[in-house]
Formats: sequence, C-alpha cells, structure tokens
Amino acid sequence: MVEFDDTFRQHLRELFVWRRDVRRFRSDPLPEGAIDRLIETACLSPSVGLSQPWRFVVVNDATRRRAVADDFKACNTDALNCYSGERAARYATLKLSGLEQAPGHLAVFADKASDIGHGLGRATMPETTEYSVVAAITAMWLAARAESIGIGWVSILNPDRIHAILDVPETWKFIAYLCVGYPEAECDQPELEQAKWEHRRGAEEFTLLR
Ligand SMILES: Cc1cc2c(cc1C)N(C[C@H](O)[C@H](O)[C@H](O)COP(=O)(O)O)c1[nH]c(=O)[nH]c(=O)c1N2
Repeated sequence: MVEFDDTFRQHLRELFVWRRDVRRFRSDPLPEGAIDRLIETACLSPSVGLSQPWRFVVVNDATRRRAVADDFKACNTDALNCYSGERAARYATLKLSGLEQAPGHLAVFADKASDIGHGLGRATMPETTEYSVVAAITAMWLAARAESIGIGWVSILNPDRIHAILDVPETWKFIAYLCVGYPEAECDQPELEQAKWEHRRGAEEFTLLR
C-alpha cells in the first residue's frame, strides 16, 4: 500500500498552483524520451469503460508543423474579427500559441470507433469518450510540470484541417494540439490573468448546494 504524507500533499498542491498553459518556450530541446514518458503517464488516466480512447500523434514533420501554424494564424485572425473595440485591441496583444518556438508538437484525438471497453458507460453519454481524452491531457499537463516541462493547449484551429494535415483515421476526433517544451518563465498566475483578459475565480462561484 502506498501512503502519501503531508509533505507530498503540499507539493502536489504546489504542482496544481504552478502548472501553467505555456505559450512562450525556450529553444532548448526536450530530453530524449520525454514525450513518450508523458504519453505513458497519460495512459494511466481514467477512461470510460477502460476504453483508453486517447490517440497521440507526435508531429515532427516540418511541413505538417508549418501547416498547423498557418492554420492557427488564419483561425486567430478570424477570432480577432469576432471582437470589437477595446476587447479586440486587447485580444490582438495576446500570445495564444507557442507553435513557432515549441520543440515538441503533440496532437491528441479521441477514437470514437474503438470497441475497447465494449461500450460500457457510453450508451447514454457517448461524449464520455472525449471526456476521457481530456482527463488524460490534464494528467499529462501536470506530469510535465513536475519535470519542469510546459504544455500549451492550442484550440484556435480548424479541426477538419488538422485532421487532413495529420492524415489520421476518419473515426478519430480532434481534441487538442499541444505545444511542449521548457517555459521561458515560471509563474503562479495564468497568462490571461497577467494580461488582464480574465481572472481566476474561487470555487464558491461555481458550487451549488442542493
Ligand atoms: C480546452 C482548452 C483549450 C485551450 C486552453 C485550455 C483548455 C483547457 N488554453 C489555455 C487556457 O487559456 C488556460 O488554461 C487558462 O487561461 C488558465 O491558465 P493556466 O492553464 O492556469 O495557466 C489555450 N490557451 C491559448 O493560449 N490558446 C488556446 O488556443 C487555448 N485553448
């Protein structure tokens, strides 16, 4: 039986506080095997019916990386055009991906057709497949931070284009594109909070008693 003591719990809490979505990466490469190790940890995550629906694509090919970065640029321009006035001006100052600098690129998909898990738990809530993949990404995000590696989730992308660029099976649903690398700086405050876009709110704002 493994026991976790107060010191561990305190460190774990610090890990949660200091995990960041990272958009600014140093150029030094990741150590050999780092991404594989993160994927292995992610595979320990809970999944509906033990279906392990996560599918990872390590994107090393420069042409595909360029195509993803170009898609981000196009989608980000469209996103900017959805705002106006002061909000648009503020949006334009935000750095919303580290695609150009991150040494590691990792796309994550959910396999909607896999029969691993024999459908358990998915009959009334098929979306639990995607939820399982997000649970794995969260585990990976924290495990990375424990190794001082930063992850940045990029969703300002067109899923169909990402699917085509990465040439993955039809039944895979695009969930996330992750930039992986060493952060330029550490901070205990979200970058969007530092940029005064939004602020983190406390649990009491999101909790009901019934
Ligand atoms: C599903 C999803 C999708 C995205 C994000 C997160 C998640 C969960 N986040 C990161 C997000 O902005 C960040 O998590 C919050 O601002 C809180 O900051 P910390 O993660 O605590 O640093 C994110 N950030 C960004 O710069 N570009 C993006 O496209 C996205 N997309």
